[in-house]
Amino acid sequence: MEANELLARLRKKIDSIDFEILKLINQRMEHTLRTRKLKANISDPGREQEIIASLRRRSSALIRSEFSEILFKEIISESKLLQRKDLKLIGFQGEHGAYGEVAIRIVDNSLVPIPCMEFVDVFDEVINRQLDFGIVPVENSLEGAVTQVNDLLVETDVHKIKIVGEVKIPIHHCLLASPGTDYHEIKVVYSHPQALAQCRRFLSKHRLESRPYYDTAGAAMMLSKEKPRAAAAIASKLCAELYNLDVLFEDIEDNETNATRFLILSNEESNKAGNKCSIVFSTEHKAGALFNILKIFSDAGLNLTRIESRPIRNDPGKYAFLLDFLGSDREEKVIAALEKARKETVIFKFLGCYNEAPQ
Ligand SMILES: C=C(O[C@@H]1C=C(C(=O)O)C=C[C@H]1O)C(=O)O
Repeated sequence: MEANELLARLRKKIDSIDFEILKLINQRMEHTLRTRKLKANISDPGREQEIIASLRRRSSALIRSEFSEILFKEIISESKLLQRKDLKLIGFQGEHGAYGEVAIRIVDNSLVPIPCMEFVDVFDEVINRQLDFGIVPVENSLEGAVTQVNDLLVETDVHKIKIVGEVKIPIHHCLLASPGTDYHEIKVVYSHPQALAQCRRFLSKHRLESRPYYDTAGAAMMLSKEKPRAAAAIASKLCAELYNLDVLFEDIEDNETNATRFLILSNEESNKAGNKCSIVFSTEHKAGALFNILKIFSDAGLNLTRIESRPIRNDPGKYAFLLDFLGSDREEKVIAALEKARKETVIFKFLGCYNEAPQ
């Protein structure tokens, strides 16, 4: 191989390592930002000294201890600078580029998206105040309720977490591949089973084999790291940008009306007036119990936008109802209806009042 060709190869490797280093620094910053609300002072000189001393001890032939010290002093100084900025953190489930993050960008670009492993981690980290907000999908236009999230809403402690907003976003999937991949070479496509199901027609038309993966963005991340041959991923366009992948096809979903509604969670009640309320309740196990509750809302002239029932997980045979209606918790008729419903139900939780997402 020619020296020029070898040089180009090595430089490609170097570029990809630089990309990984930046991603790791970004992950470190996300964790340092999470510490902000858990301590009185931003700066902790003792902890900084420990970090530097431990990294100095890990020096190797090519990494001098002086270099480690300078490098990490810079990183720590930047992390404290970010902590002083009072940025608002919002958790979403999945890896960077997941549709939760796409939704965050639509809500408010100044929010810092923080990836969480599971939906329950989004709830927990909002409750323990590492995060200011959380965003979770509550229903999809094709697949219906996101059951895990609805169960967490049923079980959640409403004194610690509230719904403060919602956003509805169209879900447009892309076929992504490593840069330079010829689409004729592709044989297998990795993605979350939901995304694969939503693109079934596209996959069969192009004779592509589905490979279920834990997450759409996770599949894109895997492609960029492991570069498997003849493979592609179905994920958001944002993933192409974040993981340096080519967009081979856009809008490959079988149904273009595919949309997901996300709820925004906070550990503080919203101080803004809303026009929509969410509650959770359960009734006694007797004839007409649910009808009587619905009648309260009907008599008050309150328009229901959703009712969903979920089995109560620690009380088999009993059901909880998640109910959304249009109205503000500052209106007399809403306050009266909620009071009446509270008295006639077994479990009753007010999840929050917020502005309805544009339809
Ligand atoms: C992240 C923290 O805040 C500051 C930044 C540190 C870092 O970037 O590692 C370490 C200690 C603190 O001065 C922390 O308290 O752990």
